[in-house]
Amino acid sequence: MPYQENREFQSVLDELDQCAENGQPFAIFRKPDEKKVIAVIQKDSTKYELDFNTQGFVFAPFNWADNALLIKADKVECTEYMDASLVQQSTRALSEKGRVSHINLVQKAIDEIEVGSMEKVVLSRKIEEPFNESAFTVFETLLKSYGSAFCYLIYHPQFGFWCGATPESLVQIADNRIETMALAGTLPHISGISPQWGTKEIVEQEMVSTYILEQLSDLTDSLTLDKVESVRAGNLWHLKSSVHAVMAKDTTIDQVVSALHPTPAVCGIPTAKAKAFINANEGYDRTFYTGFLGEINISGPSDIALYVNLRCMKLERGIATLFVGGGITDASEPEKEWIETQNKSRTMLNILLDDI
Ligand SMILES: C=C(O[C@H]1C=CC=C(C(=O)O)[C@@H]1O)C(=O)O
Repeated sequence: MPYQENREFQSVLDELDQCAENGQPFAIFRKPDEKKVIAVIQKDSTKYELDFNTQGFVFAPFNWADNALLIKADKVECTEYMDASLVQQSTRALSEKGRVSHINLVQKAIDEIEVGSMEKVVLSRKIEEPFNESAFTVFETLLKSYGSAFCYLIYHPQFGFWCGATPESLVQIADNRIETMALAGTLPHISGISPQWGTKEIVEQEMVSTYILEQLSDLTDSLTLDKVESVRAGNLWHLKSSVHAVMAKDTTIDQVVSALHPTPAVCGIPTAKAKAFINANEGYDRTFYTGFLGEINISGPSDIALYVNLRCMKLERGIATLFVGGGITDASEPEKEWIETQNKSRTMLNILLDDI
């Protein structure tokens, strides 16, 4: 695999622009708090199946049994992007379109939870917004704006461009060591004020921690959970607990990923019931939103770094489709859940709306 260090950022983007013209799939990304930007380029447009033994970049939908995609690393380019200083806090009024149907959906879930068929379900909606920049300009603005997120732009001839700045890691595996996180609970970030968490958010996040520990217990040794902390993600706060473990002797990467995805941060408890509720009631196909993505064996052999596809959008013919959701429990209030999705939409809208 040719690996060229320190190319100019702009020349890598120019090369990727040409790849898109030629119908060649690629992914370009920067990991949280890093400067290094890596581009993975496939030389043909073949649709490869996910294989954790190969070198490439995976892009898996929420319902990942169907259609996880692998972009093969026929070529890897490496560059840097220093500037992560853009602070955008747009206060522009948001559209109220979709409010009634989202509130009704949340109420329906609360009713189901109250009769005892589920404990938690994550419900989402999509928002369409016109845009006129190139996908590469959008990606550069993401890099400038969200230094602590996993920022990416991906292109595949079968589904076009997606990009995002996600705060959530699904799993990192290196030398058999596993790092993951339970991320849930949301409050808006207000300058100078620390987040005041309520019971709803604390319980919602604990459910994710408990689930992850249960799912990993048979597959790992030395499983530990860190204390919960508040972490900032752009204009939002979340609650996060880091999880550390070592892969047990016969555990495979496939087993670890299958045990974790989808966590109750994007699906619910119990998983099968929540997934069925989502697929039957959300009224649209999430496709890659709340799926997972990331590098396989690029930074080193057996190095896996996968992220959950949140705060993301699909870019297609001048329309950006954004996806936003939130965890519903018996303590949810439909109006507050609507406002939470509005707040989450600013992460991507800020990238599209403001003049840079
Ligand atoms: C489902 C989303 O966020 C998840 C991750 C963090 C906090 C969440 C929450 O507070 O509901 C969600 O579980 C989304 O951003 O669309």
